[in-house]
Amino acid sequence: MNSEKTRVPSANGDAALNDKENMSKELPAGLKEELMPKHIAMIVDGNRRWAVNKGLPGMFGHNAGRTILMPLLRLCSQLQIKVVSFFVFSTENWRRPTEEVDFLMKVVEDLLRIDGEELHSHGCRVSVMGDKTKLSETLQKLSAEIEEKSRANSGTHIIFAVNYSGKHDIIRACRSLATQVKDGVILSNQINETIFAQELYTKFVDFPCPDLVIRTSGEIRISNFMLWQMAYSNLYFTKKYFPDFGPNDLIEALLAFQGQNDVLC
Ligand SMILES: CC(C)=CCC/C(C)=C/CC/C(C)=C/COP(=O)(O)OP(=O)(O)O
Repeated sequence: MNSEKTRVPSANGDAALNDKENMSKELPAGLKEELMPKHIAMIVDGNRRWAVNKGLPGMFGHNAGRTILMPLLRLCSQLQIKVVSFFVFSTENWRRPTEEVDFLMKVVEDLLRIDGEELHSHGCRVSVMGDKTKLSETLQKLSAEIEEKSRANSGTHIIFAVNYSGKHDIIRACRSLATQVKDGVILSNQINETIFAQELYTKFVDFPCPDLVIRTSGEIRISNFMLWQMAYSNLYFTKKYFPDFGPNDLIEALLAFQGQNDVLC
């Protein structure tokens, strides 16, 4: 990809997150507004390897991952991407050393308290999906607060998946529908894709499924992220570790996505 072409719009770190007026004239070279994905899902990976490569303790990479988040979200917002979701913490991540889990949870608290507040102030909606019952009281409170505060915002909807498992989400949906059938609320033959989708964590009123999934750090798998929702997603894998994945890399991913989708069907 020609890096000359992948200039960040305005390259202004302080630009408002929802600068719709300047949007079209500031589109990075080569990007087409009509082919922009509606939902970008990100499987962020490589934080620890990034830190170890720099001679730092692995878990410090999570802070570096958080640092790259706002420039990426600023770009998504400028491009008027409707939804951006991040796989922050999986149900399997509890198996990491306690010290790292505690550190990660503190990073997620900062993410919701500090970044969440900034995103809200720029008109973004912030949601947290996953089994929140296993999260600390502080995290549950922070999550409820930012969701409530930002619910009516019409800017980019940012979804953080915390203690999330795609398989678990599907099992939850099955259990709920089984109970509804048992209680006579619906008939089993009334269950269809629309009804099923309304039982998932992503049952937001306005929720496009991810059309672009990006995974950093060279692993070629989707690791139990939105399994149902990714049925038709385009997948983009990059070798870069997440803390090195900046706005220009996102533009490169968007150009690759648009190159595969230049004929809408
Ligand atoms: C939403 C967002 C981006 C938040 C900020 C960063 C953050 C807290 C990410 C946590 C997710 C995570 C476990 C990343 C993977 O790196 P890894 O630990 O698996 O690294 P490795 O593959 O090198 O071991």
